[in-house]
Amino acid sequence: MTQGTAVRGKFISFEGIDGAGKSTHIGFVADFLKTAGKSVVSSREPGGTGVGEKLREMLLHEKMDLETEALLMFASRREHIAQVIEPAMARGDWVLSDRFTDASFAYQGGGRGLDRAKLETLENWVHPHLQPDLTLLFDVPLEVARKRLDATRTLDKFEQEQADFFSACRNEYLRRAAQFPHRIVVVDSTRTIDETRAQLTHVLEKLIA
Ligand SMILES: Nc1ncnc2c1ncn2[C@@H]1O[C@H](COP(=O)(O)OP(=O)(O)OP(=O)(O)O)[C@@H](O)[C@H]1O
Ligand SMILES: Cc1cn([C@H]2C[C@H](O)[C@@H](COP(=O)(O)O)O2)c(=O)[nH]c1=O
Repeated sequence: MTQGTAVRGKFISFEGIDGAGKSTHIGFVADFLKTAGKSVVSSREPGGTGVGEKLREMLLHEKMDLETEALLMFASRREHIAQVIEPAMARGDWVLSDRFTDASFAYQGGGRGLDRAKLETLENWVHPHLQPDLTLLFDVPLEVARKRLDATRTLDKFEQEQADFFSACRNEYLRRAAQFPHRIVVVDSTRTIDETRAQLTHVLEKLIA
């Protein structure tokens, strides 16, 4: 098929509180889709572009006003959509993004308390017509996520937040999953990695069918 007539690719986002296990499974999903004959682009937010990665560095390490934080998340997202997501989907590639707009609702909205209407305004400005075809929400209780995080890394600005912050993020993720059940699939990420892969395989088989 020529470039101009390629069937549009699909867009999958990966979400969950820090330490839920989502990044662990992106490679598995990419391999599954490649085996099914799809061309795959893996990326992340904030980040995914030159400008986005510079914004990520600031966002993950510098304290800033809450509205500045939300605006920079969406600035990174706009660049990501323009430079990576839209061109890839137009080529027929499948895009896997480690986080997208649900994270802004969960973290800046749920966690930090930014008015949801402001986030909706930004969403309507930055991507009025684009939504993931599928969002995999890796869900775990806070204590499980915290143990996984503590075992692995130096914590960034968000990861240093307290339990009530993550509880509010998780609640907002679950609220959105209930609001958009056609798009958001809740994955029980308390299970072993192999059991979690089995859940993913079930969802992906339906998506590629
Ligand atoms: N189902 C699982 N069972 C046990 N450990 C897991 C499971 N899934 C992931 N882990 C481990 O938990 C740690 C955190 O996983 P991962 O980096 O995928 O989390 P994350 O949700 O992407 O976190 P962040 O958003 O902070 O990057 C890793 O050491 C990973 O190996
Ligand atoms: C897209 C997005 C991300 N965040 C937060 C969530 C995480 O704590 C970090 C990204 O780190 P990860 O290890 O790559 O998951 O950024 C946010 O607060 N708002 C957003 O829109």
